[in-house]
Amino acid sequence: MVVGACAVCGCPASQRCGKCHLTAYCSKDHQKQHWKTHRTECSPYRVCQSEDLGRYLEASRDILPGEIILKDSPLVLGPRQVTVPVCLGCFTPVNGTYSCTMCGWPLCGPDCQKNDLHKAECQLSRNRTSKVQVHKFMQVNQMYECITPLRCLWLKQHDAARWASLTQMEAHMEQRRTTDVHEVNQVNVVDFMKQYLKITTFEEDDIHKICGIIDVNGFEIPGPNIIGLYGKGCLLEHHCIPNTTRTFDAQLNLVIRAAVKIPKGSHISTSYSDPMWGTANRQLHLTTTKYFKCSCDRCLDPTELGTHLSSLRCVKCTEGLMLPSPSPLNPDIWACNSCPATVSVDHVEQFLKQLGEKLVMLKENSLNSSEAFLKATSSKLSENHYYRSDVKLALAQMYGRGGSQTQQQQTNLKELSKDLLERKETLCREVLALADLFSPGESRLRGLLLYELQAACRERYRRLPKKLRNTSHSRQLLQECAEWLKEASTILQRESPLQDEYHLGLQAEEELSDLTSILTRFH
Ligand SMILES: C[S@@+](CC[C@H](N)C(=O)[O-])C[C@H]1O[C@@H](n2cnc3c(N)ncnc32)[C@H](O)[C@@H]1O
Repeated sequence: MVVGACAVCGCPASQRCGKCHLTAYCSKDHQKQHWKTHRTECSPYRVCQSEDLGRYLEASRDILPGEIILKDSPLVLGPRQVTVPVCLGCFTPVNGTYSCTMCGWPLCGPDCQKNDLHKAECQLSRNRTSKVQVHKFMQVNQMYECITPLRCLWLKQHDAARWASLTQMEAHMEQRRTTDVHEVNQVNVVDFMKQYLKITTFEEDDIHKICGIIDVNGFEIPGPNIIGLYGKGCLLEHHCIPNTTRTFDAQLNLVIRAAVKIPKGSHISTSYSDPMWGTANRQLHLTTTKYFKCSCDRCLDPTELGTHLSSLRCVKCTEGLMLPSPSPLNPDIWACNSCPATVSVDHVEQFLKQLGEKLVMLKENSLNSSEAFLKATSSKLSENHYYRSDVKLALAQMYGRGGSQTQQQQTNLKELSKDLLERKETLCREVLALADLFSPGESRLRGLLLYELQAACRERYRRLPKKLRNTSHSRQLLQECAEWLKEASTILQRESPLQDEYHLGLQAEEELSDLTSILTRFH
């Protein structure tokens, strides 16, 4: 059985390093020869297997916070299934002004036509008598659902080692066969390949399996419309409080760092859903796209570790909170923790659905309607409810960011009233406390919030009367800002340059050097 490419000669390999179970070799000789190099890089984890989880990663030694656990280059990169037409070389949205001269798929220019990423669908789309024609731009276009599957299927004939890694991934074929997603794939991927692209080389079952592999294992790369498949990264199991952070570098390599200390023998996890969502939403996402129910401590606790991220205010008494009962994983009813009041699960779902629609309708960048949402929900949802936390995060980022002048309060930080400056700081601190609990370590969310928090505190410092600026208390405040700015700059610059966060990280670095010179003057 081929398990990958030999680390020494690149030939298809059938053996792996017995320690990390990852690096592959074609022979014992090559493994011996490689040990001198491999010894230093042999990973801090091993691949294990269990009935419940399938393959998973376990720490083979204590791993320290911030340590890089793995760096993995993509096996396949492609556009997300649901996407507007994007350039198949660089993934930026296209409008049809340039198309590949060989196959007809829209691209942004001749340079992207030469990009190897585009090779698979380019060659596979040439069975048609005429070139591919895309008409609908600037809206979701189903034609693109076949691209990433085609890039995977291409490996079958062109890269045995990568195909072997890919086809070992979990596809959950049995569970998917009876779902809507299977029907949609039949029409938009299988039939489209056969009827429109005239591709007949692949078995229907292979195509469906690849669609399953993409859904279950693909990492959505934040920012651009890209989905990536990673041979080692796909082995990370899910946890609703992951012990690692996940970023993608400039080459779109997946970088997994320890978020906290991970003792030897512990499982290494990432989050397949958004750690800031409530339990019901996380479960829905995991059961419908990854085909398992999570039963971590957070999911089993109706209070979500005391945060009440999903709790509602009691419909009868003033102080109680309503929680799913008997268990958040299978509730029969929602019950107040302070009086005998109960409401049905249907009622809660309907109520949250309606409120969710209102949340979606909140005008982007609208401070007033976001504050109005918080006010209106304060008697209905717990203080930390995930809907409210979502709006608080948006507000924390909006206050003082300038931009649209249609909103009266949408001013620069320097023009923000004292009350609103305080409000920004409070919102940052509230959401940061939740982010640190559910997404521990140097998460992107922490980076973003630290940047906003230090901005508010530095402005507070700037407004101090001159004589108060040089007290030890204010110097301490500024010192704290410098530490937050440094951390934000480090965290955000770990993101790919395709993302806005990376550029905010660069800005943070510049601001830090200004702040450092102010602090030096103090000394
Ligand atoms: C990305 S794959 C992880 C690797 C996979 N275990 C394998 O053997 O290839 C995701 C699948 O792993 C399993 N899995 C991951 N985390 C899990 C968890 N916390 N509880 C149960 N199953 C989990 C589920 O079957 C899920 O669909």
